[in-house]
Amino acid sequence: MHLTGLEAEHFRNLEHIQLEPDPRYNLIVGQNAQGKTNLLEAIWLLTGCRSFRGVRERDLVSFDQEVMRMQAAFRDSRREQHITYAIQKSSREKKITLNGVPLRGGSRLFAQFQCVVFTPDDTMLIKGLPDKRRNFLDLCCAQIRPKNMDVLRRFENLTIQRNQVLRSIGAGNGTPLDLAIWDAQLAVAGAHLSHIRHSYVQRFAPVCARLYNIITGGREQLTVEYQSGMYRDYEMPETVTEPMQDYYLRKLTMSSTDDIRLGYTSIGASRDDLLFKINGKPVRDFGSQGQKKSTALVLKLAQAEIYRHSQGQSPVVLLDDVMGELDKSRQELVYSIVQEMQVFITTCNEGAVLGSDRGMRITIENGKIL
Ligand SMILES: Nc1ncnc2c1ncn2[C@@H]1O[C@H](COP(=O)(O)OP(=O)(O)OP(=O)(O)O)[C@@H](O)[C@H]1O
Repeated sequence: MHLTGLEAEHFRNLEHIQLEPDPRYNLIVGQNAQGKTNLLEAIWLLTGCRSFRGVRERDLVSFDQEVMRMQAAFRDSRREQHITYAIQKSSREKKITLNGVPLRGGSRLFAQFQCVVFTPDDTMLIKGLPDKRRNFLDLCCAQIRPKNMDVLRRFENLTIQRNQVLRSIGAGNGTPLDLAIWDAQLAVAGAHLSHIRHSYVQRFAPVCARLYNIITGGREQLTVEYQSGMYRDYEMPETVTEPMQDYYLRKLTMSSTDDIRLGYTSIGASRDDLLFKINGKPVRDFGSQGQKKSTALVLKLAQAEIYRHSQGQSPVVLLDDVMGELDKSRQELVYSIVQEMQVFITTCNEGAVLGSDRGMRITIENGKIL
């Protein structure tokens, strides 16, 4: 899939930009703080996800403006589609249309337009807390099957509700029997979510291993393991089974006394994590800065490759300020993976990016495309 056109008005410092990108290679050049990442962020928003910089939606509207508007066209394997997107600052209202039809939220966009973004902050996937890795894994799972997002939402809502019940029991406003109804539902959703994550990592781990092997010339082996918060010593079946759900329920029930004391659910899929090891040693604890960056890069490339294989079309790839930082072999690996994909690369230093003479060069200065 590729973006064929984008017009944005009052998106952060981008006062008014209009762009018909190259279907393959787009290099966005400019000095610091000119609006390069803002442009990538505008493209990312078309996936229906929240900003990859984690800001509130109204902060995407230019400081001195009330409304941000975007319209975009993209081509997938079947047809060209059109998106309009507007955010009103004071009312926090968001209006989205897809092919002229108003949408209630961004989830329909997510099923239509897909990006993979890689930024310098992605080393937090290695160094940061488990929730970063869970969010990444859930995004990957939902990209290849948007319905997986519904399983996650259900699991999250049930966890919030169970935690509320735990706290009221702890405060003397209920008995442990009140948990039964929540435990039964949470066990079903938790088993399903664990299975989805486990299945994704089974596909993901060998791709990561292969790519990491390429960039290190076979000198280092990367392994990726799914650490299930519930099923550590459990052989995961091919599909979600009743014994798997019963196992979840049993463990939840067993931890209820602890959970009431703590006021939250201490076991289950909300404790899942991913473990990355290089040559058998956890990257988080023993990896160098370079190894952490390379691992993060490989995770994103593997995400793009799996999406392409499972959907039969490529995501749009957004590389924010990372190419110039990579050595030649790593840049070449990136190009070999994204060669069939539309890519947007931002840089302050064009000379440090290999192949910067191809495709389209977009120069940004003070929020304007020159
Ligand atoms: N809501 C907003 N309204 C107006 N300007 C904004 C808003 N949010 C951010 N900015 C400004 O946008 C400018 C450009 O930001 P951006 O992150 O796109 O820079 P960049 O070109 O990627 O720079 P770098 O190379 O340093 O990463 C910054 O000066 C920032 O203050």
